[in-house]
Amino acid sequence: MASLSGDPVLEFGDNIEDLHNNNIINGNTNNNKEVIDKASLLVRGEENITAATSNNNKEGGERDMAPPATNSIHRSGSRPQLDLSKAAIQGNSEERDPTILLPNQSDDISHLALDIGGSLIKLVYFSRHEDRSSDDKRKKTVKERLGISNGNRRSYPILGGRLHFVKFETSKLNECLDFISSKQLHRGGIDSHRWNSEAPANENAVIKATGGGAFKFADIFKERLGVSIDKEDEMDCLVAGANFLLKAIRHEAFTHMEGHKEFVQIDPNDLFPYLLVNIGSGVSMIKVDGEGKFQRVSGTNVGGGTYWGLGRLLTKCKSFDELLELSQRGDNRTIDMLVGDIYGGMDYSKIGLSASTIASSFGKAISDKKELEDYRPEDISLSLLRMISYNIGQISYLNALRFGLKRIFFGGFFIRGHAYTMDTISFAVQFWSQGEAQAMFLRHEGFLGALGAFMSNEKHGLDDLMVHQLVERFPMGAPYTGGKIHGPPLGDLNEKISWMEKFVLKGTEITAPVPMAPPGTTGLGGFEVPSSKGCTLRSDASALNVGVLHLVPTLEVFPLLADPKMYEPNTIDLSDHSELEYWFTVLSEHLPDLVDKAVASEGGTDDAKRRGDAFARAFSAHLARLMEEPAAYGKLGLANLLELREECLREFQFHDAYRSIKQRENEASLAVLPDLLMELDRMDEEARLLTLIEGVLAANIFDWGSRACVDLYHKGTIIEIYRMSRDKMQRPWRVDDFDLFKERMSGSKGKKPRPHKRALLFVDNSGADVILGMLPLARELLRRGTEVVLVANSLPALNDVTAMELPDIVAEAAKHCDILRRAAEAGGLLVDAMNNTLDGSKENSSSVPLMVVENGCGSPCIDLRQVSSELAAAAKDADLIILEGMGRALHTNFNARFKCDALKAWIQLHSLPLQAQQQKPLCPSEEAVE
Ligand SMILES: CC(C)(COP(=O)(O)O)[C@@H](O)C(=O)NCCC(=O)O
Ligand SMILES: [Mn+2]
Repeated sequence: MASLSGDPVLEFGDNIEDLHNNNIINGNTNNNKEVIDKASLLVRGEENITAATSNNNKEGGERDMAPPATNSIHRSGSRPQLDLSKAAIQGNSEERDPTILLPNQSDDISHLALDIGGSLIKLVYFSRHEDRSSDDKRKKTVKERLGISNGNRRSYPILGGRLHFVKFETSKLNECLDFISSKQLHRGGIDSHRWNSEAPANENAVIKATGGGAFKFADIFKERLGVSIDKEDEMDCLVAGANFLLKAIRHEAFTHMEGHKEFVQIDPNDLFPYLLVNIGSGVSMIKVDGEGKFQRVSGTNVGGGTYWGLGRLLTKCKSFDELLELSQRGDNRTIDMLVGDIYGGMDYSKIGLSASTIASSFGKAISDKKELEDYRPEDISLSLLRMISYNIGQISYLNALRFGLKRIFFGGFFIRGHAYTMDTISFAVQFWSQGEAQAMFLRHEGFLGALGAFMSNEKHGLDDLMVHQLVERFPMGAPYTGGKIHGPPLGDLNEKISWMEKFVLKGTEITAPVPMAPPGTTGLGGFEVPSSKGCTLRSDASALNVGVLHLVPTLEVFPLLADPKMYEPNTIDLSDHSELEYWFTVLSEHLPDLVDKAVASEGGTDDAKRRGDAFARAFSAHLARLMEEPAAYGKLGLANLLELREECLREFQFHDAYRSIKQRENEASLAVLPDLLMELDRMDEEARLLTLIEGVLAANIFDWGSRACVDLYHKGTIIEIYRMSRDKMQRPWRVDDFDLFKERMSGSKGKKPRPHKRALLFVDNSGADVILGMLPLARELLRRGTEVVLVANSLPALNDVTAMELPDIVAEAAKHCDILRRAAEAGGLLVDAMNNTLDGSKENSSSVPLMVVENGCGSPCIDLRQVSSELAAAAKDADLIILEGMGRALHTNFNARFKCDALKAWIQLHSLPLQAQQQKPLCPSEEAVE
């Protein structure tokens, strides 16, 4: 349970330090504290910089607005190069995913490419998005109002899609062929679109492929699938794949030192030159100078094949992975001759060699009177792994030095996300370069060739994709996705659930969709002192850490970010283990209630219960996986974690778990809106502005994602809680920039009010939050001649209101308010939503418009690097941004700087410990605990 009390702060500027000290941000520290509500209002604007910095701003001038971003955030008109001429919708065009006939599209559009290596077949394939936008009237209106043309945006649903990464053991070629065949990938795919699926097999169909197997197995592909293999040069493919990944995926590269993984953001405009080291059976070192510009400058025959070949002979291991697995329990000091062995346990410090440095790999074997059987296979494996990894690291560095290259990227399936291998290579590069050069690894390390082969098809359509148009997701259970193969491909959700249930029946833990990349390193002894010992390293071939890449051509960088390159959407650092633990607990504790809501939202049927179960299992597996290895899915932020939960719900077809709750709260709030508007209208301007902001803060309390808020729901009706909350909102708030806001809005001595031209209101929750908090504020802005754009989620997330739902809500509200009605009409919101207006008057073109746009996401948070094109278009003329709620204003964007005025408002409640709750029952009239 939580109580309500204002904890006011009036501050204009950078208060992050202060907030941390007061435990607003670090939720983990105040779990057992007294209940404190945190209402915060933060204003930033161009004119307010001085005032802001003169307060307690540690970073001083840092708050100065950066100049408008001039870097090349542009979009290209060339999406997947489909031949759309004479395209026609087949059947009913109002249908959700109408079949589109592309009569002039040749069949060889790239859907699939392969890299068939000696031990693994890597497969990259493309499937299309479903587009559900055609039945959304709001979208059409908004496009007209904001002048968004279809010119360079997608006009056919097939232009978005997903890129999948799958691998098979080459020895199981048949499984791979079955997979391709079952998904019809060789014919254009049947997964998520119907175009072309009925077409007869094309005699001339070709698949792009690289790797030796492209030659070796060409006949089998022709025989089994009726397709020809178009062979692509391996080096070309590797380079094209690496260039694509490094340019298009935000945190593709990472360093790995002493068990610690750190993602590196590469500036796509400053990528070249670099050294690409591909470690397959042998090793190639390629100097890359640009797109298609590269030279193989060196290589070594001591590579993955050497490790596996020698390892097999020496240990009798049956597979590469088994050999790697062994190494983690090894101690190479039993075999390797260390400097200390030669110098009587001493360092050879004169030349900088410590006693633990390997002087000679396998060197001890010469002096020992031991036979092979006398050595532990574990030790042999580790010694071999170190020998080869150091050697590769050293030769790579020498080549980098030769050509003056600072960056070295390592790829190829030898690495396999294996922590120890990466650490060893990193160490060698660090050691020999004396810290001048840095080894980096790639998350899609094994797929460079396959991706390159995919891109070798003229019609791949990936050329101009930019970082902000790609979203990586991690669906559960696709046993082929990104990793280890567990069985036949899953046809549908039902099969996926059964697959998951089987794991439970067997008592096997589901290890999440993307297999393990171990956190620590392992092994004893070493070139230098080992960084950690014998932990439970999983070194199976599945340590790939890749999800499904969603290509969303309509996503754009929010144009009002002051400095998009410096923008970091995460306020909280989840690499701090205690933070991660806190959030893990919050999300785990919330899970049963969420499942109940989700199942109820689907009618509580047996099917819904089964899906609810599967969702809980899946999400728990994700959480467990991330607790074990926070970087398993790439750089982890709180926004990702909260979105993962929503995506996981959608994966199990829970499209709106809070549907009925939202509806109930909307109705209750709409019922009291007229009274509230009358109350506001009776006030003078100053009192009204304050009451409006208090109302925004108070109404933001209705947050089903927070336990403290949910506890509150037992304490009264929505309206009672809202009123109680507002009554407790006396200033100053925890962060309180109200005066600055008021000055801008209403002017002050000698200063005239300067109404904004257009305000973007990022709304949060349904019910009181949007209806009693944000709508009245919107109305006030409209009254002052400011255009208002309500920015809402594209997809549901908790009880957040969506852009689809807003027009009806606005229409209902407009029945009681002329200002809203006229503005909504002017904004095209009331197309056919309302008939019973107050005076029945028709469109008043002189009114400033009220519009609704979707934000492009389905999460309680928002990453402003990837927003909808609607929002980007609406932002062009905006000079005020209002971000509301913890998800958008605190967890993300607390530190965001904008080119225009910005106001951030949220309220945060904290739970009382259970005991205190029982001792201090609170009813709305009671005093706050504070
Ligand atoms: C999920 C949320 C970010 C949603 O908050 P909102 O954006 O609606 O204000 C928030 O409810 C949250 O941070 N919840 C977990 C912590 C808690 O229980 O307070
Ligand atoms: Mn919310």
